[in-house]
Parts: sequence; C-alpha cells; structure tokens
Amino acid sequence: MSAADAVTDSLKRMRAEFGDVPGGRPADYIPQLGLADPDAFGLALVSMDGHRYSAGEAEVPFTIQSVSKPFIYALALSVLGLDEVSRWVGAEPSGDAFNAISLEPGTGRPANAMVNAGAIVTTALIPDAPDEPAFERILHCLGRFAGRELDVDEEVFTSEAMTGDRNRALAYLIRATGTMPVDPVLAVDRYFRQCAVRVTALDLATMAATLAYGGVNPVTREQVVPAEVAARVLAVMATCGMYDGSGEWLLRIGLPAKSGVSGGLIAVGPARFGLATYSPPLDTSGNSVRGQAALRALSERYGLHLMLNPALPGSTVSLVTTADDLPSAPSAEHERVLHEQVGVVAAQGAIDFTAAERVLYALDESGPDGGSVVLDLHDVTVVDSVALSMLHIGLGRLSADGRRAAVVDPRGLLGPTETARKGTGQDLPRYATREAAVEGCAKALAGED
Ligand SMILES: NC(=O)CC[C@H](N)C(=O)O
Repeated sequence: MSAADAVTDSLKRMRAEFGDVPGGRPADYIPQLGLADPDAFGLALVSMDGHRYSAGEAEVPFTIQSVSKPFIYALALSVLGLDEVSRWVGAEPSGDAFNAISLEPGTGRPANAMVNAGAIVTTALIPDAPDEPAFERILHCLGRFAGRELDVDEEVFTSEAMTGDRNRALAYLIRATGTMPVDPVLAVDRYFRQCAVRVTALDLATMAATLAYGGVNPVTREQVVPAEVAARVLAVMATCGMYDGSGEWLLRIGLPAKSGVSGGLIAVGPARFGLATYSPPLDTSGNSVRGQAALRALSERYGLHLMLNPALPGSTVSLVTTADDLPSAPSAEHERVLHEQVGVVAAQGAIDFTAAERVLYALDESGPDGGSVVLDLHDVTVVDSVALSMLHIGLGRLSADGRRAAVVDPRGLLGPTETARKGTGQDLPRYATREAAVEGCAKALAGED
C-alpha cells in the first residue's frame, strides 16, 4: 500500500461503478472488432510527472482506430505546418457522424481531421522521409507518443481492408473534389494500417498525457511534437473529437477527447493529466458507452472541466512586507532605514504570465514610495520566457520610478546580468539570500541619506 494508491483506488471505483452500465455493442462493421470481449474495461491515468495509474483491463491490447487521428494530425502539423495542412483539411466541427461525407462546400476540404474524411487526407499528407517510408513514420510517431514500440494487428487491418468500401468511396469522392494528395487506394490502405496499430489503455493515457504536457512524453521525457502543435491538436479535439456529440461533451465533461470504434477513448487535462478508457460497447455515435460514463463521472467529481479553473490565491506570492520578518540591523539608524524603507516580495513555484502579474502587483504594494524592494526568488522553480520579460520590464519601471530593487536569485533564473541590464536599463543587484539583499539595500539607502 502506498499513498498514491489513492489515485488507483479512484480508477478502480470508476471501474466497479460503471463496469456494468448496460447498452451499446462492439462495432462489427469491421468483422474482427466484433470479436472483442464486451466486458473488458480498462482505465488509465498518466500525470505530468509521468506517474502511471490504472485499473481493470488497462494492459489488454486493442487496435487504436480513430484515437490515432489527433496524433497523426499532430505529425502532419509538425512536418508541414498549420497553413499547409489547413489547405487540405479544415478545423470546423462537422456535426456529422465519423464516417459522413463532410466536405466543405466550395473547397471540397474535409471538415476536420477527427472525422474519417479528414483523417484519410491527413494520413495521405505525411510524406516519405529520406530514411523512412510514410507508414513507418506514422508508426514511429505513435510509438513516441506511447513511449514504446508499437505494431500493427494484421488481422484487424485485413478485416477492415476487405470491408472498408465506404472509406474507399470517401477517398475517391475527395479526390474528385481535388483535395486528395495521393492515390485514394494508397491513402486508405495507409489509413487502415494506422487504425490497426495495437495499443493498451495505458499506452493511450501516456499518449494523451503527451498532448497535455506540451508535446513532451512525460514518461520518456522526449519532445514528440512542438508545444504549439499539441495546443492546436487539443483545440481540434475539444471541438471535433467526439463527432456529432462534441458540443455536448465539451459542455458536460469539458475535456478535449477522442474516441475510436474499438472502444478506446482518451481525454486530456491540459498541463494536468492524460486519461484513457477501453470498453468495446459503443453508442450509436460510435463512442464507448462505459468509457464516456466513467470519464463524465471523473470530470464531475474531481472538477476536471477545462473551463473550471478556480484561481489559487496565495499560490505565487508568499510574502509581501514592508517591515516584518526582516533581520535585526547592526545599528538603530540602520534598523530604522531597514524597517521603513525596504520591502520584500517573496514568490514561489512556477512563474508564468498570470503569476508574473501577481508578482509585479505585489512589488508595487510593497514598501514605501522611494524605498527599496527585494524580490526573493529563492522558492521559485521556473520562470517562463513571457514571465521573464515581464519581470525585467516591471523591475525596470520600478527603478525608473526611483525605487531601488534587488533580487534574491541564487539559481540565476533572471538570466545573466547582461541580459537583465538590457531589459531593465539598470544594474540590478543580485544576492544569494534574502538577508544579504535586505542588508545591501539598507546599506545603499543609508549611504544615500
Ligand atoms: N471512429 C473510428 O474509430 C473509425 C475508424 C475505422 N478504422 C473507420 O475508418 O471506420
């Protein structure tokens, strides 16, 4: 037993609670999928630290089917860029079933890359690399998202190839509108292979977590796609990932998601977690019945809705002071200066745009006008590039207003002094400890007095 088993326990509870939700049946239009065990039910969660939790049949292999679509869209965006991909595939919810003929009037572009029409085109857009044919590239990309080498279930592939006339027809129709980059037969063959790649719920949760973590696989730590690509894929998943049920899903569950006809389902909590379920019985839209029920309950009970972001007061600035908590000074005069004129702002954790605004506001509130302020970054773990330039500009403005600033920056988070100088127009004194910084400010003030 370990403390983190509490997370596993909640997945197990979901499995017990929703394991016999009735309704739905495994897809059988691909005959091989009809053989799936309808009672298999696996759940998995992967955190941004790469911690993996699972319950039930989370390591039972099944074919990825449409859950591959966001990842191949990610590959296409990384290789070709958004503008080029958008010439071929749109990003509007189709409001139609996954296998609908949803082509944009006028251009003939498929509505989005999450429905079959758009996914077939997206797959067809992936070019051969000098050392890797297109399908190998697709397979490797899926494997990097999953953090292990994946393979193709040849039986499912053959089963779909023999019965997939609707997708073949779709591909021909797209070619007729002029938006199919390769031969339709080749495109569909590659797409069927991609759909037949074998994964487990744990793999899918890792793949979802990679999208959540800005394109970095949190288990292997590999940057699989750039952060901007991951963000765009999540945007399309949020609006189009659940086919004609996408709006309702975003409304109620509030997580970018993608389902597949073999019973896989992923949901992404950006910067928080990747979730996946596997349960073959599907509703009429082609989404896993139990998977949806479990994810809905998880989202509601644990407050995971994307738009539900209660701000955490006190999470960035841990101290704003003008006089308290300062070390005693060697002389009475020194102490007076210290207490009256040196403020301290201590920040903690990761500093992004939102956190930087809090820090800058606290700097203004701290200390008297004309006094000094010490910005203590000792407990700050990371400053992103946006926050970095905000801090430099803010500190520069302080000194332009006649307030002396010093920073406690033992790990050099504000960058080399030269960079800081360029940003702030001043030589910002750096100290290793808060005591030294306060002392330094007080001495400087006393010297000026
Ligand atoms: N929604 C899905 O998972 C569909 C994938 C399946 N291979 C098809 O094209 O029909």
